[in-house]
Amino acid sequence: MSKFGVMVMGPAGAGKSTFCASLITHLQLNRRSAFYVNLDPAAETFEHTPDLDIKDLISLEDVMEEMKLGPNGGLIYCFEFLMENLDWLTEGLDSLTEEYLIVIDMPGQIELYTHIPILPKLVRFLTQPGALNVRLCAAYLLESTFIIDRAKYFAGSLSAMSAMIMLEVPHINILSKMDLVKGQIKKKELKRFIVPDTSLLEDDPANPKTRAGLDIDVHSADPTDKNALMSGASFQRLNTAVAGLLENFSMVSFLKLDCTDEDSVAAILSYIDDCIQYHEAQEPRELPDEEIGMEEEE
Ligand SMILES: Nc1nc2c(ncn2[C@@H]2O[C@H](COP(=O)(O)OP(=O)(O)OP(=O)(O)O)[C@@H](O)[C@H]2O)c(=O)[nH]1
Ligand SMILES: [Mg+2]
Repeated sequence: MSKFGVMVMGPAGAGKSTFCASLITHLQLNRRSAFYVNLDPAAETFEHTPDLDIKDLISLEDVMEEMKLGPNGGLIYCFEFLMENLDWLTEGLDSLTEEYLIVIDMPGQIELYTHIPILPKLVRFLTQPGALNVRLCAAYLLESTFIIDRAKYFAGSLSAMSAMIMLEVPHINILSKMDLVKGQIKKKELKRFIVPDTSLLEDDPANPKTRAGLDIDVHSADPTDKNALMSGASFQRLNTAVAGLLENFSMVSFLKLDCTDEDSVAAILSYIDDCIQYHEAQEPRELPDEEIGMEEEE
């Protein structure tokens, strides 16, 4: 028997926990079972109480105090500890039936997704057939306000692609907080961000070349002047290379999410369901008597 889950990832403040909360509320309103797993040892407040919370296994505060680590080092320590105590996850998830959607809320430290091999190991453990056997979808959130700064948007898209390649599970990318850019960008323009369009850099208002017809020569710039280097041709070339990389792989495209709109949350859920083939695995459910009564009355 399979279990079903979604791992919600992305940089700090991208809206992961808010999305988890909206998703769980939506599942509950639609009489579906959700199981909320918090794997962020720094998370303090929750809209829905987690059914399984890494803080019950290890506390980031204790780790930082006892190991004399900062918040990022502390987080990595917590994840290494989790990997040594995977029984905790097995015990917490083992009894879940295939009706449940396991919603896993991840921390926002970007190094977790790009630098260290802990996450692929964790995903392999969760999905391993014959063990927990979770059919898992990764949902990578990027804040839609990033599209205002195109270099930031391409860097964010690259981190999404890096997570996709690293995790080897069905993956959806999401532009979150769409309500914040509503009315600020035309539909046609927005389309260019839904599937990253390299030409966005050519007509970027922040590009010094398009802005003032400048062509800063990086070699003649003062090497001690970081700003001159970063705003110059080298930064532009770096962004073009990143955009080219995204184009060559053609893996990244985004779904739009506005957590304040239930239809938007519903649309994302249907993508997740499709990715993990949730509905195909469900037994036909018998309706409770009171619901049959209601249907007959209608
Ligand atoms: N306007 C708007 N704000 C949102 C939305 N989703 C999240 N936010 C806000 O963005 C901020 C960060 O949201 P969180 O859900 O805590 O983000 P996170 O990715 O879990 O953050 P970390 O766990 O710290 O990495 C909060 O102030 C949220 O209220 C949204 O759809 N629209
Ligand atoms: Mg969070």
